[in-house]
Amino acid sequence: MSEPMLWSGWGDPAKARELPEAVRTLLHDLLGVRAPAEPAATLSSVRLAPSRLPGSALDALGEITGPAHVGTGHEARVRHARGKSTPDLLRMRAGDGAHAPDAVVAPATHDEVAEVLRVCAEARIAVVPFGGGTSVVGALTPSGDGFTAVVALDLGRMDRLVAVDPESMIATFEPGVRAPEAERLLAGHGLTLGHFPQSFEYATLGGFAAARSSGQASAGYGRFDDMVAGLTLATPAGTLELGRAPKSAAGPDLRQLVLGSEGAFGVITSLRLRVRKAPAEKAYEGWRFASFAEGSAALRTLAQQGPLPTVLRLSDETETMIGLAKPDAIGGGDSGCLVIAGYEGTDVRARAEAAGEVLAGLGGVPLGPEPGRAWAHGRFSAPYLRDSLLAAGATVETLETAGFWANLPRLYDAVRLSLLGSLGSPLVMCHISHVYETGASLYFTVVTAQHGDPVEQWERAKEEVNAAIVEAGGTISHHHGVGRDHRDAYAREIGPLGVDILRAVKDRLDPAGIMNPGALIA
Ligand SMILES: Cc1cc2nc3c(=O)[nH]c(=O)nc-3n(C[C@H](O)[C@H](O)[C@H](O)COP(=O)(O)OP(=O)(O)OC[C@H]3O[C@@H](n4cnc5c(N)ncnc54)[C@H](O)[C@@H]3O)c2cc1C
Repeated sequence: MSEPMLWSGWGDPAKARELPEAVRTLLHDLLGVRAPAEPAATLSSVRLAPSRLPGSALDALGEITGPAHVGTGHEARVRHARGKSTPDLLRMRAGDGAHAPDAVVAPATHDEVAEVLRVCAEARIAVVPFGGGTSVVGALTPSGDGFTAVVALDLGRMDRLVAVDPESMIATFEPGVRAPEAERLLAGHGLTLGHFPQSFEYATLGGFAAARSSGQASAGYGRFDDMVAGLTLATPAGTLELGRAPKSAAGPDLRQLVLGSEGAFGVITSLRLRVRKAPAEKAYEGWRFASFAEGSAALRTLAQQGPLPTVLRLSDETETMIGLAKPDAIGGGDSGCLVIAGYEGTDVRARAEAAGEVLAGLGGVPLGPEPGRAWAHGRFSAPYLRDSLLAAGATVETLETAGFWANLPRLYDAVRLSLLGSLGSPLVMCHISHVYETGASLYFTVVTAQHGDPVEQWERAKEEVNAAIVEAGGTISHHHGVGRDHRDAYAREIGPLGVDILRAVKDRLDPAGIMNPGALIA
């Protein structure tokens, strides 16, 4: 079990590192970044309002979970106050605990979850399901207005692998299992999920399903929503049990309503997940293309005609230059655009050779295994770098979208232009890391100097870039989800009738409106 996550930053506190002096000087000279005037807050100095949880509710919840599993203490509330977007971290670093829940409740079973929802609905207490707490779209900061109190429903005690069906290749998990633990438990059966998002170290299976996550090896293993064969949802109106066959023509697939519902309809208490054999071999390698356009065309060819690697990603010119694809080598990148192609499973060599022929035929220059090794080694390091950059006074944030191949260049330009226009002269980098036959995702990283209030500065830029994404025909999220930060843009994406459908579903499942109020829909 890993350490509790850094409360005001990302990940394992032991892995936090300071930015080298040379990089700080570079940031100052290139972007005008200056060290923050104020030191970051300490955990005990975070400002919280007194807990509003009524004594009667505290007792009732304690009776369900055991009193030890209902916490109103300072640390528990601070640790459940927000997710891990850059605005979240900036607010925590400033000691702003305004969105902290009034209490943290940790049930251990489906029945306990159902009971907690019943008590909360009766007492008009808002409930925010809390998995790993790694949301980057404001999905964990409800509006508590009009509610008696807000509780974070921490699913960390529901952390078991319940069953493995090797014949159907399905594993049944509780929702609070963190990704590394899921892989460890499956490895005992020679199996894997193959789901490796950059938040791998701390995110949970329930969170992946609730936010439609996609991992770095999605070309080979699929998105997380592709893996969900069945699930159980506890709602204030009762329990939904979904998924009894691999495919079905029995009406619309209600699993799809739960996937991406971000705790607004209920709590996922069980997941039946498609698993794969653990790979016998893994090999990652690098290729260089002259331009992002040429690299994109090569990825499209592999996605449409095969052979498709397990991991396939392309950095644009700026990201390649900065070396963010190889976080250990920041500042020392190559020119052109870097492709990382990874192969997992069997016949790795033969598959790499076959894909290599396609890449070489489309102008790719082979760089051998070293860039692949560097990427695999640093694949979970970039979020730690974000903390170092924030501490040095830079704002760094990521955002993502997806579109059809024919529209991808327009979408790429629209996002870049919006960010360059609203933030002065930021550094904007992009990569493609999820490919499909019909299109791909675009994932942007932005680094900028802070001017005035950095949260307001970013929120203004984000509003403009959200509008640019919608205008350019992209989706507001390929894998981060909607939360509160994307809610308005999502409403524009699906239109008023789409919002009404979601509202009708919520009204039926959650008549008191207690489930994660404000997430997904207003
Ligand atoms: C550094 C970093 C890197 C990231 N990289 C990726 C990436 O590569 N790919 C990717 O897809 N995402 C990524 N994310 C986003 C985030 O990790 C995902 O959205 C993830 O799915 C959230 O999982 P979680 O367990 O942390 O959920 P939380 O953040 O705890 O919750 C997310 C949402 O799901 C709801 N929820 C959680 N559990 C349940 C449940 N059991 N039932 C109902 N609702 C629930 C919450 O209420 C909330 O609305 C990254 C985030 C960070 C901070």
